[in-house]
Amino acid sequence: MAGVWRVGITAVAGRMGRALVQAIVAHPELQLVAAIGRSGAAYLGEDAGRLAGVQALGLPVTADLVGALADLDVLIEFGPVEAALAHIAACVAAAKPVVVGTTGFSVDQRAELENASRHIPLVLAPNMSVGVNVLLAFLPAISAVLGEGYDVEIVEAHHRHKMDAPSGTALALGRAVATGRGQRLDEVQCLDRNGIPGPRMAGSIGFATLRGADVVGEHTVWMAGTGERLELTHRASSRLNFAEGALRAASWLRNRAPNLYDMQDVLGLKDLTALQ
Ligand SMILES: NC(=O)C1=CN([C@@H]2O[C@H](COP(=O)(O)OP(=O)(O)OC[C@H]3O[C@@H](n4cnc5c(N)ncnc54)[C@H](OP(=O)(O)O)[C@@H]3O)[C@@H](O)[C@H]2O)C=CC1
Ligand SMILES: O=C(O)C1=N[C@H](C(=O)O)C[C@H](O)C1
Repeated sequence: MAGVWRVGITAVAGRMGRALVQAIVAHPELQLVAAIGRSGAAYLGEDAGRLAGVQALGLPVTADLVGALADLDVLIEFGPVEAALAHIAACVAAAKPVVVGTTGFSVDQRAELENASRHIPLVLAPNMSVGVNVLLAFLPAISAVLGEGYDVEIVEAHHRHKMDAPSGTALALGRAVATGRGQRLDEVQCLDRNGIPGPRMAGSIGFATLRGADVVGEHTVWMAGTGERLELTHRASSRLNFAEGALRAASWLRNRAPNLYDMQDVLGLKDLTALQ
């Protein structure tokens, strides 16, 4: 059995950062060795466990990512886009693997991540839950069978603080539908309906965004055919399922070669989809 795998968490005071600290204390094979917060934040120096609402861990929150990287095996990143890109560049410089859960990257920023993954193993997934990834695995096959005659709309709901829209998961679901139909999402997506948009464009994939209060994250793929409608819904009721997925990805990265991986790789779902 390999030894303990030393993990660092950035954006540790955030909703996901705190969920990750809560989750990691229950994993004997993972050890939290670095809790990294925003430079200048009032909570720097506080105990990472106490900040997350669990037992004291004797680990003060630091802003020194470069110093922390020297002493860890894998970094978990759920910071805002610009901060995440800087943190990933630091991982490349330190030759450390990284799990990235941040959403909202532009096409160019995604290319930066692809470039980073030529140097380090990198798991990138807009949603770390098992349920969403099972849906992503089967959606291309379902969409291929239904075909473009079924109108697809993707509805997502999140808490009022969420920065990006549509969610990274909604876009990934849209991409899975487009893949199954032999389309490119950027050519068929409808992100906005306003004024008099006219009849629905055949074969398009629509997105609708809801924001409110403390909703953790809900996604429905709504597939309307003549005389019937299929709705595939995932509801997250706690961030701990995302945190558990990120920890699973962090463990899975042990001894991997540099590459861009996703949760389908981590969960072995690519083998499963090959059987379809
Ligand atoms: N892949 C997945 O499964 C999931 C992905 N996400 C994604 O994770 C990301 C974070 O979500 P969430 O935790 O809700 O966000 P929060 O807003 O709760 O947390 C963001 C954290 O980033 C910190 N931060 C802000 N600016 C900087 C900076 N310049 N440098 C370093 N740290 C900074 C903030 O620090 P401070 O507290 O000091 O302001 C805060 O702690 C989003 O992109 C979200 O979409 C979320 C859930 C699941
Ligand atoms: O910001 C969030 O909270 C979430 N973001 C992810 C996304 O954009 O898809 C995943 C999850 O739904 C929660």
